[in-house]
Amino acid sequence: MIDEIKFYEPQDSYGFLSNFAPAPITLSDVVWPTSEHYYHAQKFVDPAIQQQIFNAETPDEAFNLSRQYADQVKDDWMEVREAVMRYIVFEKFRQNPRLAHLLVSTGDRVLTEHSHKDAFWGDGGDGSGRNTLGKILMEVRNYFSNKEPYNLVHFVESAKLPTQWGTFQMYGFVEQATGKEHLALVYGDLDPDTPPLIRLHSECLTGDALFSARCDCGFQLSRAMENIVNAGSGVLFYLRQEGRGIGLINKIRAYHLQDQGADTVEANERLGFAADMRDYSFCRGMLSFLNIKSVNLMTNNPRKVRAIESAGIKIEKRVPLQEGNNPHNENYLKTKAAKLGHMFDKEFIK
Ligand SMILES: Nc1nc(O)c(N)c(N[C@@H]2O[C@H](COP(=O)(O)O)[C@@H](O)[C@H]2O)n1
Ligand SMILES: [Zn+2]
Repeated sequence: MIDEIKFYEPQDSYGFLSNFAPAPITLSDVVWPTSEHYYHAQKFVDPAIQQQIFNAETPDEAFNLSRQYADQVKDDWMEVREAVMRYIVFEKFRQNPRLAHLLVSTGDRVLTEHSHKDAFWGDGGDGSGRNTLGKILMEVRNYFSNKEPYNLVHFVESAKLPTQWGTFQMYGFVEQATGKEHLALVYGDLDPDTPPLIRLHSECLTGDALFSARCDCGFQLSRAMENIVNAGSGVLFYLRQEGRGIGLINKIRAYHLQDQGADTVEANERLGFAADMRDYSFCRGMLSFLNIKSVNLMTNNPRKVRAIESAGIKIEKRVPLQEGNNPHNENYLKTKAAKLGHMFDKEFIK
């Protein structure tokens, strides 16, 4: 049996594939509300008809107008219509990164416009149609599937996450290169033109879930979530990079060496690892999915600042996150400052 996605109504599942789905597309400083509006306007030479279709309140109205003026459709329309459709469908996804990510997330499933009204663009309702729109969508998917940032992570699903601070929307991603599962916890509405308050939080099972006082992770996690809720919106990225990228069991080995006197950097190195093995490049995929172009970044870690900048994201402001200093992590925090360049105030690590 073929693995197929059938789409039709924009409000149904996979409705984003439909040309009737809202997806602003800017061409020559003009914003078309849907690919359907653009497609129908191109049938005509008369600028007044084009303008009327552009102004249509809904894609259905744009469609009906094109039928109303059927006798004025340009002579070569049947020869060029497929190229016009290919162009506007490509632009729809290029200009709406979230939609491009969702398209890539359909994997290699067959995409079929299940339309009983149309046997050229759709499947004709009984599967006998040409499904030309589905084929174009699969060509466009093929293009984005091989292109960064769309090939860095694969979005799977989202759900509510109520917490003691407020209810976040939790987005689940799979990192393509490693298969690791990462989260973005989004609070409030993100405005693409306003930098959100964000944190890239690397997994620390012992600190985040087991209340360890050996490090500052759990304390930073709570404060970051609280700060995001107080700011009204923002994102906590929960990255599955346990133990600065060496994994939980190796982190326990490193802790064992630290119990015998090594500092956090020496312990990693004695185990044959670099001081910090984390690679943040996949974060660009999650940031692009959320349409984030600039941020206020909660961190003390200069490597995270560089990681965000090298993802092409502007850091409007770095927000220090100095939390949880205690007798058990005094040396750890001092080593982070001295050897890993963490930016702490003097009073925080005295
Ligand atoms: N390898 C290793 N050795 C230690 O001594 C540690 N405390 C950790 N902790 C891990 O570091 C990450 C958090 O560091 P940042 O605050 O983001 O710089 C997190 O993955 C912890 O599990 N690792
Ligand atoms: Zn920790």
